[in-house]
Amino acid sequence: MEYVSTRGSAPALDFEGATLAGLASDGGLYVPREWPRFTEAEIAGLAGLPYAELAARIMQPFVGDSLTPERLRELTAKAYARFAHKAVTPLKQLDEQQWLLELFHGPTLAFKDVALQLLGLLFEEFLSRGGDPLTIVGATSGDTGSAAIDAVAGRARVDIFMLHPKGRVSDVQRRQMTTVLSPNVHNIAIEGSSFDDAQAIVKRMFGDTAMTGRFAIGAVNSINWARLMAQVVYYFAAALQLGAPHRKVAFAVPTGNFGDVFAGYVAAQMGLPIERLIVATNVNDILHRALSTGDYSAGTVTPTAAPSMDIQVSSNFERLLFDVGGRDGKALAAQMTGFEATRAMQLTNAQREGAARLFTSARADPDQMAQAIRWAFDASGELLDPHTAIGLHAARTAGIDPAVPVVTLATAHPAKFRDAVERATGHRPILPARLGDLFEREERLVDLPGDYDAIAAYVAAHAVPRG
Ligand SMILES: Cc1ncc(COP(=O)(O)O)c(C=O)c1O
Ligand SMILES: N[C@@H](CCOP(=O)(O)O)C(=O)O
Repeated sequence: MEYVSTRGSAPALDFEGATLAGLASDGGLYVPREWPRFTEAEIAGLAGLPYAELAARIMQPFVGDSLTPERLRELTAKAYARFAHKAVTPLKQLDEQQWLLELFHGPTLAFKDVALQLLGLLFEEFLSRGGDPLTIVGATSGDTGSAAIDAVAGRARVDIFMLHPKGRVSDVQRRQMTTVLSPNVHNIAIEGSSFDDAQAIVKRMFGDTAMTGRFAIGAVNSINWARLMAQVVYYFAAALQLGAPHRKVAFAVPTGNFGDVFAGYVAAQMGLPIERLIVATNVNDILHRALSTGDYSAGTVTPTAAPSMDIQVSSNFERLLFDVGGRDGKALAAQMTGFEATRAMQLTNAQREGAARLFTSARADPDQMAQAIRWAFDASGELLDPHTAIGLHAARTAGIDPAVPVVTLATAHPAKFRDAVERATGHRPILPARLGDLFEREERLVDLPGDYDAIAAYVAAHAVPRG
């Protein structure tokens, strides 16, 4: 399988190359040159497989020659052995139509573990073949950081520098990152910033030849194709349980950087019969505005009780615009450069119409989010985290045919956001036993100003150079 950049001028790479590169050298994102497609009979044949086996089967066409099928199976078995539920991503019914896909049974209690546990192993595998030590630079609004740190802490030939907006992640999220004391883990709190600022710094570093010349910069954010590839699997897992390929399923996805829901789009391109993908945002609603009116313009970020979705510049939207807009890298590069200069752009007709074929969108304000938490608790006794609740609000208001099951992706454990959940329901979710002493653990982090040069200098002073 070959990977091409959404901006058309970076060299095409194989899976190993795209995984280690993260962002393409022209500033674009890597996507497969074409979508692998399963027949209806092949999809039917996947029903009932254990999750790790299903994952290997779905991902093999994307991995190509970079791993043998046997090796990929070993890696998926190892990645998903650390999940606290045997089904890895269990499905729960809320009422006749509404379902929850619980993606938070991994080590750090968020859906990010599903991809990052595998990505940590892929880095280890590819780095063991030689090449330069990897300097991962990542941005987080709370969940990617802890999942990525858990996945690479203590591994050889890799350092991780994780940037988070100071004071804008929950206390559980911060401690999950800062209490990991391995020498290869470097937590940076950026003063006076949002996730968008942190993400912009990360992307700039990939284009800074002074840095890329000295260090092999790598990505753990969903700009890295391997993240999305691993997330495609749970769309298949859920739909197969609900009757696919003989029955269509809709998915509601709490959305920030558009990675999780783009994985659903990929599943649909591979042949999974998906009725609709419902993009759910909080009041930071650039994606809802873009999909409903074509206006992709970034305002300032409003902090909310769903901090991991407090995002205005949504990296993976570029992958969708590329695919539905006719895969014209040069034209998209011009469109994205314009957006980077002005923070505003209009979708073309082709992009709007292409997206509308599969996507619907909705926005939840804080009251609607709290109501959804209460509804789920009253309907089924489930405590939802605020992100999942935003997805559920969208699922219940999207007007999906009552005969079609709607699956909301439950992206985080409620205990990560226990204050918000307690405010909505009066019940305080409890941290699972393995994290019970989180508040007694020592923290280590540095505070830096939201200034590219200061952060690049810090990375340069602590990373292992090429060679
Ligand atoms: C709990 C939670 N829900 C939803 C999202 C949004 O996912 P994405 O950025 O892939 O759209 C995130 C962060 O990415 C998250 O941490
Ligand atoms: N919600 C994320 C931010 C988006 O990051 P990505 O790694 O999915 O691109 C977070 O919690 O860090």
